[in-house]
Amino acid sequence: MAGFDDLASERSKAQFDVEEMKVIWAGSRHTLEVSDRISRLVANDPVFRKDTRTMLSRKDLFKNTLRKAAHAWKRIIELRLSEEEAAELRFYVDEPAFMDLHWGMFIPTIKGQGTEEQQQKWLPLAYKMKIIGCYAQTELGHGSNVQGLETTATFDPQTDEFIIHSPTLTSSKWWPGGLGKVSTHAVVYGRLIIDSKDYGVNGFIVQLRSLDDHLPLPGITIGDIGMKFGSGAYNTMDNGVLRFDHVRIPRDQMLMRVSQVTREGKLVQSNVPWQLVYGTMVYVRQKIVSDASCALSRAVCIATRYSAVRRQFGLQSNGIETQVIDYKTQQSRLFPLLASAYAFRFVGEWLKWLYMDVNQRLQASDFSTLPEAHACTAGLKSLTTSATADGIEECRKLCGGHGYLCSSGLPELFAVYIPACTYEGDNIVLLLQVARFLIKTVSQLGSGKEPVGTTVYMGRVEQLMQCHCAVQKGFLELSADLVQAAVAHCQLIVVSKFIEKLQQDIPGKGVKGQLEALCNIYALFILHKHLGDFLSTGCITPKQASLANAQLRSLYSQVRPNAIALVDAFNYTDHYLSSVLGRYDGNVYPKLYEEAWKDPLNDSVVPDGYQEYIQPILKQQLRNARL
Ligand SMILES: CCCCCCCC/C=C\CCCC(=O)SCCNC(=O)CCNC(=O)[C@H](O)C(C)(C)COP(=O)(O)OP(=O)(O)OC[C@H]1O[C@@H](n2cnc3c(N)ncnc32)[C@H](O)[C@@H]1OP(=O)(O)O
Ligand SMILES: Cc1cc2nc3c(=O)[nH]c(=O)nc-3n(C[C@H](O)[C@H](O)[C@H](O)COP(=O)(O)OP(=O)(O)OC[C@H]3O[C@@H](n4cnc5c(N)ncnc54)[C@H](O)[C@@H]3O)c2cc1C
Repeated sequence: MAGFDDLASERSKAQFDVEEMKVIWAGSRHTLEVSDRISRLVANDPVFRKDTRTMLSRKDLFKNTLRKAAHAWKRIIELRLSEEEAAELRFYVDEPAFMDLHWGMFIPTIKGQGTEEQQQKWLPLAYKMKIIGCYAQTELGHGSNVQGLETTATFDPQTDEFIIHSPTLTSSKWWPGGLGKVSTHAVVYGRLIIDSKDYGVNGFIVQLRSLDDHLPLPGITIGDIGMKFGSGAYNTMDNGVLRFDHVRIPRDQMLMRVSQVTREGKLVQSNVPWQLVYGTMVYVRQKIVSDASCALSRAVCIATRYSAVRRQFGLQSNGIETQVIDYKTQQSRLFPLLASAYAFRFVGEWLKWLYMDVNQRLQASDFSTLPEAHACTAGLKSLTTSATADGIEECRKLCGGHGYLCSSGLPELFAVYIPACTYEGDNIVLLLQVARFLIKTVSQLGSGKEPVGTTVYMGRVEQLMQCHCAVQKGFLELSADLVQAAVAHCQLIVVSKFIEKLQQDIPGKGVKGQLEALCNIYALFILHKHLGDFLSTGCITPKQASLANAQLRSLYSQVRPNAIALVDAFNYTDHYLSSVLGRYDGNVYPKLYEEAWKDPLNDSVVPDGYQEYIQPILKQQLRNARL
């Protein structure tokens, strides 16, 4: 059978130790063991099947998601899973759901923006899921511009309460995941008003639904915002709309780590920077970078395996056609994506470290690295999600016609992934934040303040001072170019972190060599993509450009025999991939054929509607009627 033989033969060609590469990909032997065990647990549990997801109506789809979430929680309790194992389980269930926001945003917000007392009160409830929370920041009228939010939280000194209110239609909360149908509580961002004075945006814990019958509490209007892009995909999530009509909450439900409101209605600022109100976004952006490597590697795994199974043209001496993976054009589209998946993995690892480091410093009242952490998380979130969204679509094209079938797994992966370019900060808006940070750093050159961390290279580039003068003309006017500069800065981070990874001790036969090849592919591919910029700025000569391209071609040949093993190292189960084209055993054609017959349209041989709409045409009744 073609697919079986092809992938088995590919695996036998690998020139490195795949098991050791799995450890590198996972981050540690321990993480590999956990993710391997939990992914198999999910794959073997029939409740977590996802093969009919794209065919269900929204209501059935959503109910099925609730069933899976409840089952996941039951298994977590029964098996006494650790926090790490539980997170892995939710990841491998692979279905966007209210749980993501509860664990990923509601709890981290209370941890990051609540006082010790508030954490003690709310976290045990949230950890035991006695309450379910979401993150209600975005409104109908404002998402990117957080300072433009209109929801008000007015302090009432008479009752020691805040009155949460939606004064306009555009102040309706709009988008929060988990809000529409499930959450009992939300962290709501609104304008803090004391004695008619506006103190800007802050977070408030607000109960939305009764814990007895799940009905909205008085003064609260709540619902789902409707179908989103694609079938299945992100429609498992109840993104919601929420309006408040003078809803009262106790004063101690304002998250008070950054600033406190006293019983007398006095605002007291802590010593922490006010930007900590934005802290959850930094945390989630960091997570999104690691997730980008998962989504991209998944698409690349499907496209690589299928490219080794698929044969078109080029009859060889043995009478069989050429595997499409052997075409240089296929390699030049696929291998940079394979390299990007590894690059994003390692930059994600580094970003996790940076985030932990900034957090430790914050505990010790050292706020010096916060601006850099914000710029890095914002910029890398933007770069990696844009590249991943484009990369998934490229993988679909790399799989030809079959890539367009839902059973390839790629359409749903694309549909579910693309909002990552928008949520947690629109990618352009985030790059503008990076640009601001870069301009600020440049403006300080020569003042005796040496650039540090990811901007250390700036101290070595003389022309940057002139750049700063040019930008004085107007940030907005030059913003399209500044966004390009921000992307270049982030690309530099990705490449440097890949190189730093290679400087670590990397055990396993041939593993380091493969990673070096991938790192070089990533760097040279970026150079190739932006050749015009490199040449026009005199950073490289035309001769160097052509050498770089030749080197890239030679690296593709080096990676070719290892391609299948490099995607096997992601250690994905067939359940997680949910792709007929990406099956581990390569048994593509019989399974594609089998899948087609499962479509509900094939339940009957003659389709519903035949008598009303097809038969009259064939019997020429319609034509006769017109004549
Ligand atoms: C298991 C965990 C994973 C779970 C993941 C689940 C995934 C679920 C899927 C989807 C969830 C999606 C959830 C959401 O989308 S929530 C909503 C997200 N919203 C946004 O991201 C809004 C984007 N907008 C902003 O962040 C801001 O409005 C802004 C664009 C940064 C502008 O801010 P502002 O109006 O205050 O203006 P400035 O630009 O002048 O900034 C002032 C100074 O603050 C600094 N800054 C800005 N942001 C931050 C930050 N986050 N941290 C630290 N510092 C920050 C900025 O640099 C300025 O500093 P300066 O020194 O120059 O004054
Ligand atoms: C699937 C999904 C899930 C979400 N989940 C949540 C959630 O759980 N909680 C929550 O609070 N929110 C959530 N959101 C909302 C999300 O965070 C916002 O949609 C996002 O931050 C973008 O904001 P916006 O919609 O206002 O875009 P806009 O800012 O209106 O963007 C529209 C266009 O304007 C451009 N633009 C905007 N400002 C500027 C500028 N200053 N300069 C140049 N160009 C600009 C953008 O680049 C974009 O092209 C979710 C969104 C989605 C799609």
